[in-house]
Amino acid sequence: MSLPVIDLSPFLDASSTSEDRAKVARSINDACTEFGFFYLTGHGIPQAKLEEVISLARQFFASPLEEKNKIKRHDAGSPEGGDGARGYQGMGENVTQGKKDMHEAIDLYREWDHTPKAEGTGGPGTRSTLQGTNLWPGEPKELKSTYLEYIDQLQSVGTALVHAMGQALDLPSPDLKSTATSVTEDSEIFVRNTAQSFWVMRLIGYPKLAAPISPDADITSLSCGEHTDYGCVTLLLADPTPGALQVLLKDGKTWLNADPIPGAFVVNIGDMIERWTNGLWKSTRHRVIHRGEGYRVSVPFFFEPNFESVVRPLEHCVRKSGREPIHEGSTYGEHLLGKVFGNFY
Ligand SMILES: O=C(O)CCC(=O)C(=O)O
Ligand SMILES: [Fe+2]
Repeated sequence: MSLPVIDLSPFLDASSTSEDRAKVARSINDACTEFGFFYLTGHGIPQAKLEEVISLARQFFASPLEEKNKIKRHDAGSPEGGDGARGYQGMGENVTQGKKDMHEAIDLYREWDHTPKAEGTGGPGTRSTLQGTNLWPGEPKELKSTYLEYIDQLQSVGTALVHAMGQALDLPSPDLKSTATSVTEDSEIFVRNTAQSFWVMRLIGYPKLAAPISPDADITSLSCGEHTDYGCVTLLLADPTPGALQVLLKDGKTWLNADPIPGAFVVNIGDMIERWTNGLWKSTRHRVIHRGEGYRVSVPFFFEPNFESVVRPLEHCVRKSGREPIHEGSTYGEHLLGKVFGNFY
C-alpha cells in the first residue's frame, strides 16, 4: 500500500476544464477522508529548484556549530531580542510529547507585519513571542534569496490546493453578486482565510539515530516524535532517504512509510482543517525514525491560516458530518501562540 498521488495541475492551469478540476477535487476528498496524507505532483515548481533547496539546507547543517549558533533562537523578552520562535535550534532542543527530538532546525515564519510590533516583557529592544524578524544564515550566501523565492512559489501552490479543498468539500461556488467575508461558506473560504497565511517553514537536519530501537520500546528519543500538524496544510519536501517518515493508518496501529517520490511533495492536513471540516477530514499522526544511511534533510512548509482568521467548524461540514461541532472556535493566532508557549506539545 502507498499514499495516493494527486496531480494539482488543473487548479493551476487556467485552460483546464471544470470536469478536470472536479476529478482532482474528488481524489482530494478521498485521500483526506482515508489518509489525511497524499503525494502532490503537477505543482509547477521545477525539480532543480527543489534539489537546490535541500542542498542549501544540507550545507547549512554541515557548518560548524559556532556558525549555526550565530542565528540561535532566543526566548521572547530576552536581552538578545529573541522572539521564542525564529532561529536555529540545536540537536534535542525540540521536544514532542515530553521527549527530545533528535534533530536540529531553522524555524522561519511569516514576518510580523500585520499589527504594530509590541515591546517584549524584557523592556526596550526585546520582543514578544513571534514578533521578531527571521534569522537567516549568512552562509551559504544564496540560501536566503533562494528560499524567499521558494516560499513565494509555495504560497501559490498552497492557495491552489486549499481552493481545490473547498471544492472537494462540495462547498458552493462563490456568489458573484455579493461580497464574501472570511466566514462566507463558499468554495473559496480557505483561500480567503489563507490570503495572509501565517506560514511556517522548517529546515530540518536529522542525524541517523544511534542504536536500533523498537518503536514499541520505551523510546527516549525519536528523530521526530508522533504528532499531528497543528495548522492547515503541510507541503513537505524531503531528501530521498527511505523509511524515515511514517504515517499512522486509520486502524490506529499500522505505520506506513511515506517515502519521497522525486519532484512530489508529501502533503498532509493539520488540526485547523480537521476543525473546519468538523472531523470529516482528520489530521493524521505521523513520526520520523531515521535509522537509514546518511544525514537526512527535510524542509516542511506549513501553509497556515491568517493570524486573525477565526477557525470554527463550517456549518456545511457540521451538517454533513451529523456530529455536534467539535470546537467552539478560536483565532489561528491564539491556537499558534498556545502551541509556541506549550513547546508544541
Ligand atoms: O521530516 C519529516 O519528514 C516530517 C517532519 C514533520 O512531521 C514536522 O516537522 O511536522
Ligand atoms: Fe509533522
